[in-house]
Amino acid sequence: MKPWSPESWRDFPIRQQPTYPDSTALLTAEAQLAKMPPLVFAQEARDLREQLGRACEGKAFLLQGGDCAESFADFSATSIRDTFKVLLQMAVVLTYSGRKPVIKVARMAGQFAKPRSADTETIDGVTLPAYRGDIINQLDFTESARLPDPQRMLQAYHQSTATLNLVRAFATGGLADLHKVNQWNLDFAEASPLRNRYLDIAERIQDALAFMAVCGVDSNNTPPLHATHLYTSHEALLLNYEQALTRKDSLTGDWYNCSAHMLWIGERTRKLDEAHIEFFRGIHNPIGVKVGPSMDEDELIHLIDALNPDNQAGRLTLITRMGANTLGDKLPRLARRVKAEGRKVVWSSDPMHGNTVKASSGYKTRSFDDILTEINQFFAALRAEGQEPGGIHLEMTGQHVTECTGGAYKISDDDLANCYRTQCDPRLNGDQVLEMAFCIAERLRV
Ligand SMILES: O=C[C@H](O)[C@H](O)COP(=O)(O)O
Ligand SMILES: C=C(OP(=O)(O)O)C(=O)O
Ligand SMILES: [Mn+2]
Repeated sequence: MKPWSPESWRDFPIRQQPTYPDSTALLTAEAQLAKMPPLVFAQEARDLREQLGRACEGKAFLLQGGDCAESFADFSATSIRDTFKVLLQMAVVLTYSGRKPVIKVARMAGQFAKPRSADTETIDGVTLPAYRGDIINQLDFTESARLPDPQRMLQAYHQSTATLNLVRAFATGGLADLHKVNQWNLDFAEASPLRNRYLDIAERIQDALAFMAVCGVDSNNTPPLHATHLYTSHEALLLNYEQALTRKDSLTGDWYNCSAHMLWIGERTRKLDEAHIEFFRGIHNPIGVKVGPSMDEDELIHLIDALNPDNQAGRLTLITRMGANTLGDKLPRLARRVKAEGRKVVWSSDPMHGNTVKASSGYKTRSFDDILTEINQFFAALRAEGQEPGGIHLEMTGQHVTECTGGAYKISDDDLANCYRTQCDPRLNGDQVLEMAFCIAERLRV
């Protein structure tokens, strides 16, 4: 095997990349990015890896979520705040019910590049290149909008720095105070059509906080009650961008991709001996890889060997995304083999990408029930195989969009047009995703 370097991926076949029309403009953008400060510090990535190591052993639980695709047009403090708030609300419910720390990782501050099922899109007889995320081209259906522009990598970088700056301020500046977060949960439960089902947990958390306060443990003297950590993550698809932000850590001499704390490889780009595996093997961040229904046991073990040869706990998260009808058949065999070979992984469930359907109204959607069914099967399959269900990975937003059907508010196919805002895949909205957290909480309480 040839030595690794941040650019060694360029010698391998690669999928799902744009063809930039102007190679000089691409080189200029890459050079500009390479001079920019890192977004995260390597020690933060090591801390996350350590926490994920605990999730491997069932002593912590990973909550990862955010937009399918972040957007330049929808960039606002309000949308960042709403997603941040709902992630925290979910984490409180899951922590209380699971009796273990919840590691919060946002799909945020870099989740811009999209792999697509087809390279082109045809509307009314006109065929144009597919939209590949705001870091690459624009969603508008015109020839010039769909042309890849390398300067968009710089815009994505600057939006990511501003996003991360606000997230860090929210995390430590008082917005994450546990008393406040649970008050939001009480408000949510009070208003929900399924009030009785959710109020119970929220009230019990309130009681626990009140009891701790009487014992002298409160936000003023207990930092973990007042502040939190929210890590960032995205699919490291566009390797020109990822390479430019990959830096050597001055403390350890190891390479880290400093565009986010955690990065993952998508289902469409995880082939052994291809560019994404080459790039990922050399970075020391905690990483994930999507595991779809076509994965077999041997391929999975080879993938683990390539990505985590030292079998380090917390380095590798396997994110299953198989579909509610398929996971029950496929996951048990994979889990059995991973266990038999003694591989340390975090098993996390992405119940979104295997459950995408086209609604009668034409919108891409997913049903709340299918999503929940896949999560339930994930827990059942892993527990039956003596493996830990270590986390969940959701496409979600704190805003009141209508992109997924179902949930307590019974969003129907006909409702989707009311507020369908996603740039790519349908997200659970603030109410649906919190409801999902209460349902998972019931599952965590074994
Ligand atoms: O987010 C995941 C993929 O990019 C997305 O599901 C692809 O969507 P498509 O099938 O519409 O290309
Ligand atoms: C592209 C994604 O998923 P997958 O690679 O599993 O299709 C995603 O998480 O947005
Ligand atoms: Mn998606």
